[in-house]
Amino acid sequence: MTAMTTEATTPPPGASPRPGAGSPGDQSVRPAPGPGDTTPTAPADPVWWGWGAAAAHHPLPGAVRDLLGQLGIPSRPSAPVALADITLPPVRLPGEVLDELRAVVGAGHVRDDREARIRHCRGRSTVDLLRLRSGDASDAPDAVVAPLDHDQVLAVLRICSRHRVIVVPFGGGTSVVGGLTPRLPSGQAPDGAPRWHGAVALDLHRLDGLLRVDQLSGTAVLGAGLRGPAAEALLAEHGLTLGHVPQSWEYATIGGFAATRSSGQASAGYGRFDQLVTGLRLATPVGTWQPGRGPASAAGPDLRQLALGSEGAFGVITEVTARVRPAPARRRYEGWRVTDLATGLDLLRELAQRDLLPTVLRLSDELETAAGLANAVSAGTDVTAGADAANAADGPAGADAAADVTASGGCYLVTGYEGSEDEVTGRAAEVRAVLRDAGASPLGEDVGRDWVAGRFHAPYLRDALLDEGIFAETLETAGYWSTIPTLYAAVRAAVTGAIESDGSPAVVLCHVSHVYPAGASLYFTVVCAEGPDPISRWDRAKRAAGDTIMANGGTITHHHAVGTDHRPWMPAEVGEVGVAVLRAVKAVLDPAGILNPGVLVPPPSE
Ligand SMILES: Cc1cc2nc3c(=O)[nH]c(=O)nc-3n(C[C@H](O)[C@H](O)[C@H](O)COP(=O)(O)OP(=O)(O)OC[C@H]3O[C@@H](n4cnc5c(N)ncnc54)[C@H](O)[C@@H]3O)c2cc1C
Repeated sequence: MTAMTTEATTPPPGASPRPGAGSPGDQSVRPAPGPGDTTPTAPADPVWWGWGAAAAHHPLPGAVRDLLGQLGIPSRPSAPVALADITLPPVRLPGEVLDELRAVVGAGHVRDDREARIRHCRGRSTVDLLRLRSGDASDAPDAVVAPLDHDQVLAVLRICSRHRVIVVPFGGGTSVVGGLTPRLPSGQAPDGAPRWHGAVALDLHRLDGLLRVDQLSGTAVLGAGLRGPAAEALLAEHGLTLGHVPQSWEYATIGGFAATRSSGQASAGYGRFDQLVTGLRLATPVGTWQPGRGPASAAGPDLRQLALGSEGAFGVITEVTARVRPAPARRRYEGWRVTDLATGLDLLRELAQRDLLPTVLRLSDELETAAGLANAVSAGTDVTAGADAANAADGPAGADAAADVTASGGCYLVTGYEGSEDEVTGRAAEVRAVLRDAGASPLGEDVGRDWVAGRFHAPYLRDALLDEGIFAETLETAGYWSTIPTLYAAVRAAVTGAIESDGSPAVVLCHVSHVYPAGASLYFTVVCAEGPDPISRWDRAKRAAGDTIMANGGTITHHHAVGTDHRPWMPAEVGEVGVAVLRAVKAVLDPAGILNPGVLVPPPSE
């Protein structure tokens, strides 16, 4: 396996030394290796202003800055403010509530200090980061409460229901849809008392055990607070893997994967996270709820589906029972070139419909490929990797091949195979035959290895771009194969038009990385200059994208979830009856309305 590449340890220009960067424990200089690369190791806590440990940050490569400059996207130094300069609202929680919470979880596990509140303020969308970097922590919780187990979560929910305190379940904090930014209803309750007495972030990191392994059934019960690397490390001790590797894997948690219906880079082989879950345990304000009993059931509607994707609005997931598989003995990843996006989409559809999917399957559109980002942002690598690889001694074949695909046009495709030696060899032979028949040209295993080596780099690159005043964000959808070409063209045009309406150019790239017999997801990366008001500009682009997605048969989200950002489209997504069902479920499970209000479920006024 190729070593992880390109993580320089020098802070970005204009941002050194980082004010308040990282915690004293920051030691990691590289993103964690993926499962199977080596024994997965947990990365250090991320910096409060971005992604990853402080030491893993690097300046924007000059080649990328130059390329963006040529495209009309200029750079300008833009460092985050110092931690001490962040504006925080005063703590609203009454002392008696803090005392009751301390009595349940222990005094050391209720924090209302600046750093704890700032670290639990919002998620990790680019807008979230821009707000924090500019010193705006107006959405910070009043306190951070870290329960040890399910019973403590139940007790915290009882206290918060009684005192009208908002509870925001907090896993890895990697939400990109405003899932950690509840909307607190204003005004007074019918009895004249204030509706809310503040909000707490319920940090679930202490629910971190591998609780049971059933080797015979191929299932494991995992604590909701386990981050991706820790979960894989515990399963590896039993020779097992979940195979769930989203790009946020280093920091996102088991509970977060379930609460958002996450989909990982190897979804073609292992399935989406919701397909892996056989059961859940939730603490709700009205008691314990445990949907999922046995591998399959005809006992009415599948209530697991109400817990999966519930985004902390229906209850707190404390345990997840998930399908696990033997850790693969062999992994192989390859690069291919196809002539154009239409050909690539036909290929993906054929593989999915003939049940010939590899474990990993990703197709970049022409622009993503041509921009030289095919082996970078789109594939979860950063441009640093691509730029460095062009000169590096450890990756010449991959770099040459990537240069080859860029020079000759077309679209870049990654296939990956994981399993036993026989499974990998057999499936690779079947898939290669289909690819060759469709005229795809092989680029070799080095290109695949480069993809693996860089698949967690994109969020580090985003920080480097933000340090240079360059905005980068993603959005995603999914549609049936019959709608994908129109959906793709319409969303690209809508986002580009919305951003460029103020005269500033945008680069909009796309790839497909989750495929099904009936359709596929589309994942767009948008890069533009920050300009004077990047948040309003992105709001405009996001609104245009959402409306266009709904008008062209797409779903408002394939795997990022609803949060507060996508909530305006929920009536169009699930219909008025669907919204009423969601409201009814919330009213039963959370009668006081303390759980993450405004996330997922549109309030009656909308
Ligand atoms: C750089 C980057 C890359 C990403 N790549 C991917 C990707 O490849 N695939 C993908 O699917 N997503 C991706 N995401 C989105 C995000 O990582 C996922 O939604 C992830 O599942 C969130 O997990 P988390 O533990 O960080 O949850 P959080 O962000 O902490 O929470 C997300 C939502 O779930 C709720 N929640 C969290 N834990 C629980 C719990 N135990 N019980 C109840 N509710 C809970 C929260 O209240 C919130 O509403 C990415 C995000 C970033 C920033």
